[in-house]
Amino acid sequence: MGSLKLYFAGSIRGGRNDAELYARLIEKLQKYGTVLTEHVGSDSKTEELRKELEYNDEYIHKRDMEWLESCDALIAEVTQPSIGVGYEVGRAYAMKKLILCLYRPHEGAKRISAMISGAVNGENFFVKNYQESEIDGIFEEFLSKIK
Ligand SMILES: O=c1[nH]c(=O)n([C@H]2C[C@H](O)[C@@H](COP(=O)(O)O)O2)cc1CO
Repeated sequence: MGSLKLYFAGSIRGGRNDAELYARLIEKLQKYGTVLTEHVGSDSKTEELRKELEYNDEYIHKRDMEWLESCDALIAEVTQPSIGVGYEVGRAYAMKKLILCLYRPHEGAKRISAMISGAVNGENFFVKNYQESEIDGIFEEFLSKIK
């Protein structure tokens, strides 16, 4: 396992349609280091997410902002729109973090927000349209940016 600290963002209250995908992405990221937000991929029947759902919102916000401050990179799956994920991306951008937003174009998908696609700068903010089969190469290339 690598030594990076990675913050994975994915929809929770915005809808859990992609939760199993999040779990698979998190598992791949764990090859590179610690995923601080492993619960984002947890099934709601597991102890981990059940505990998460019982924390109060102020606690969750404070904890997540501390994790965000401490991370080497933010990886956000943005296909399922989520206010919380958008907020995390904006806060991370203000912190000048290295950011990758992943978007899966598919039939019925909402268009990606211009606040995300329009923020791409070729320096620390990247957006990738992808299919899951491409993800190994995408992570390898993105995480190689961290010296
Ligand atoms: O219980 C939670 N725990 C938690 O860590 N979050 C964070 C991590 C996710 O990337 C993001 C999801 O936001 P939302 O719930 O608005 O979809 O917010 C969000 C919630 C619930 O809003």
